[in-house]
Amino acid sequence: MALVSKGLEGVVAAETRLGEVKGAEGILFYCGYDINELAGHVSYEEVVYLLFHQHLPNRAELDALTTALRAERELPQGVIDFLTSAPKSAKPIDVMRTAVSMLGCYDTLRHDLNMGEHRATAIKLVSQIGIIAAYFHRARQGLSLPPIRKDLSEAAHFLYLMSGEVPSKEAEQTLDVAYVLHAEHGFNASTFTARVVASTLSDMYSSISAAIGALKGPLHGGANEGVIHMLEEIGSPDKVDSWVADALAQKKKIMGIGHRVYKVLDPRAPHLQKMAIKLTEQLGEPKWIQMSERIATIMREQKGLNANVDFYSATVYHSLNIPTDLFTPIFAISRMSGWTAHVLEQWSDNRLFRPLSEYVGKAYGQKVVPVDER
Ligand SMILES: CC(=O)SCCNC(=O)CCNC(=O)[C@H](O)C(C)(C)COP(=O)(O)OP(=O)(O)OC[C@H]1O[C@@H](n2cnc3c(N)ncnc32)[C@H](O)[C@@H]1OP(=O)(O)O
Ligand SMILES: O=C([O-])CC(=O)C(=O)O
Repeated sequence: MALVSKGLEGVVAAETRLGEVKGAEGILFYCGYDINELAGHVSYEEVVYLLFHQHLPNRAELDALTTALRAERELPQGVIDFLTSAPKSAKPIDVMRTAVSMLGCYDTLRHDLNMGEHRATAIKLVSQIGIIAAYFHRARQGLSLPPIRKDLSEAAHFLYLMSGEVPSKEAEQTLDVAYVLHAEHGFNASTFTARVVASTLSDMYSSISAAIGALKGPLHGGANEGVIHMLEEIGSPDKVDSWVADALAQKKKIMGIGHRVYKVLDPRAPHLQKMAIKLTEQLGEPKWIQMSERIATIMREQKGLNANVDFYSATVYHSLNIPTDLFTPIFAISRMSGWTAHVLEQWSDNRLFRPLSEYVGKAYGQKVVPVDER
C-alpha cells in the first residue's frame, strides 16, 4: 500500500522563487525579504513588483508598474453591467470569482501568449480585482459607481471606490500593510489550485477564478469573516471562556486559529494585532481586541495552537468600517499578486500536476448484473 499524505501534508509539490513559509521558526519571506522587513517599509505596489520580477523596484521601475496598474483601472462595460445586475444578496467573493471568469471572455483568450503578455494579464487582474469588489459593494446598496481615479494607490483607490470618499492617510496605510502581509504564502490551498489549473496550460483567468473559489472556504481565507461572526456571537469579553469551552467540547474549529505549516505564531499576526489594538483604541471599542486576546490565550494554553493571519485582520477591517463580507475579498485583492506570480512561475517551467490516489474501493473484478436483476 502506498503511503498517503492526507491533505498533502509535508509534500513538496514544486520549487518556487517567490516565497517561503518556515513553519517551525515562524518566518515568512518573499523573494528573500523577511515579512518584518517588508511590512511598513514598502508599499503593496513594491511587493507586486517584487513578486513579478524577484527584486525590489528602483524608482523608475516602480513608477512604470504604478502607471501600468492605474492604466488598467477601467472595467469592460459588460463586467460593470454584471456587477450592477448581480443579485444584491450575492456574496462579494462569489461575484469576484464570476467577474474574473467574465474578464477572460473579454480578453482575446489566445493560448499562444508570450510571457510579457501573460504578465500584462497579471497586472490587469491585480488592478481590476479591487475595483470589481468595490463596485459590486456600491451597486448592491443602490449607490452610484465613483469614477476611476488615477492618482490614488491601490489601497486608497479601493477604499475610495467603496465609500465614495478619499480615505485618510492612516486608513490607506493600514490597508496597504494588510495587502503587503497577505500577498504571498507559498503553496497554500488557493495558490496551489491556481498552479494546478495553470499546469494544464489553461489560461490565467481560469486559474484565478479557481483560486478565488479555493480561498473563500472557511478553512482558508474565509476564516477572517468567521472570526467576526464568532466575536459577534460571543458578544462580550466575560463570555469568551464559556463560549470557547463549549465550542471545543463540540469539536468546533475556532476561526483564525491554527495553521498547517506554522507550529508557532504566524509572523503576520503581530503586525495585524498591533494595528487592531491601535484602531480599536481610537474607536473606543476595545472589546473586540479584548475578546480576541482572550481567545488566543485560551487556544495557546489549552491546545498549543496560535493565531493565524485571519485572526486579527478581521478586527482591523471591522475597525476600518469595512463590511464583514468584504474581508475575504480583501484577502483575494492582495493575494492576486501572489497567485498571478505563481501562475507565471508555473508557466516558466511547466509540468502537468498529476498525482496518484490510493484506491480503497470495492475489489477489482466486479461483474455487471443486468439492471432489472440488481
Ligand atoms: C489564510 C489561511 O488560510 S490561515 C488558516 C485559516 N483557517 C482557519 O483559521 C480555520 C481554523 N483552523 C483550522 O481549521 C486548521 O487549523 C487549519 C485548517 C488551518 C489547519 O488544519 P490542519 O493542518 O489540517 O490541522 P487539523 O485540522 O488536522 O487539526 C489538527 C488538530 O488541531 C485541532 N485544531 C486545529 N485548528 C483548530 C482550531 N482552529 N480550533 C480548534 N481545534 C483546532 C484539530 O481539531 C485537530 O485536533 P485533533 O488532532 O484532536 O483531532
Ligand atoms: O499557507 C496557508 O496554508 C494558508 C495561509 O496562511 C495563507 O494562504 O496565507
